[in-house]
Amino acid sequence: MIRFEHVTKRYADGTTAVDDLSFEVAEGELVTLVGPSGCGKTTTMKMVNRLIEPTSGRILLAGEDIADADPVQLRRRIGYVIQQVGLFPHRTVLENTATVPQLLGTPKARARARAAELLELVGLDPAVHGGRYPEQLSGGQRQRVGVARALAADPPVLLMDEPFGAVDPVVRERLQNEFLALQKSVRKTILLVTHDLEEAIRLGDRIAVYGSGTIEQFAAPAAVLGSPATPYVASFVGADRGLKRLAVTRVEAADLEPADLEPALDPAGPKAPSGAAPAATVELGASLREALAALLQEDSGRIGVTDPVSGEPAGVLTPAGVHRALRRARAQDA
Ligand SMILES: Nc1ncnc2c1ncn2[C@@H]1O[C@H](COP(=O)(O)OP(=O)(O)OP(=O)(O)O)[C@@H](O)[C@H]1O
Repeated sequence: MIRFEHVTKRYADGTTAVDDLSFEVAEGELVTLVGPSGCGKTTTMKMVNRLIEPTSGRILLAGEDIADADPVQLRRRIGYVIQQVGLFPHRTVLENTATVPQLLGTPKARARARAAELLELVGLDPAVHGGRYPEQLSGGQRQRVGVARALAADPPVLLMDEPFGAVDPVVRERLQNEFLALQKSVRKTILLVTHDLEEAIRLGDRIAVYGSGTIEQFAAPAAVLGSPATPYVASFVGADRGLKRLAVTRVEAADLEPADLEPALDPAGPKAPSGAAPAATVELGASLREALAALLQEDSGRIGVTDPVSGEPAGVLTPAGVHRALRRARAQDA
């Protein structure tokens, strides 16, 4: 969907911000660009909507060289979310969200109805927040409006530059989770810039780890953590990558013990107050981090795992199961 072919950007003062970059983002894929300040992430992103023109190389969007596209037409196909959301201060939240579709000719009533739907989708109540002005919102709420506004024109591609940067870590994690759930339903092709490795890991289908103007590794989060391609990537992901790995490894059925083993041994049956059936549960597919957090709260050393589709118990997870999952993840990376 987005393809970089040997793209270089040299600024007028001679700074090479991006050096011979080639990579591809598939349709519906979310790729995070992560790396230290000044490594060329924002330059990469702004070349996609032609806020910055490459010095050499080319960028294709859905197979078309964007150099041949009219920049205004191009930007209509590409939503853009930035950290300092850039809402119009004298327009209400609803008006802000409906602005782009209205500019594109959608009748006012329809644009507003759609804006209200989108506000709801990003977790804001249009009846409560729609009539407010940006200054009457918290930082996290403003960022949600920024995401809703970018989605309003229904562009196939979204560029997001530190979209959750301006909020505290707790709100940030909530926004990230909501955004992931949203992405599952809207399936946009997304390039997201962050300097925060945890964010890159949590959100990215794949991560591009930047060195200085070049990509040192372009791979799924588990592969970046499990098999760093270069010493630079290894030091960037850090010594605690074992812990970070928990966030990207999922609980699978093969990691579980049968759910009915212990209750069957318990003469009082599964409903006995003996605590045989674990109180805490997670769903199959939950991250190991979530599972481990639940496990640490359980004196019994086991938690229940349910099937998210049927809601039925799928089995029981113990510390041995966590080890099994980690071994499996390591084997898959090898
Ligand atoms: N207009 C410009 N003229 C000259 N150099 C620039 C210009 N814009 C950016 N640079 C330089 O290009 C390099 C890459 O900048 P870029 O903004 O792409 O980095 P970044 O990875 O997004 O950084 P940050 O995380 O701090 O936003 C930096 O060395 C920066 O100083």
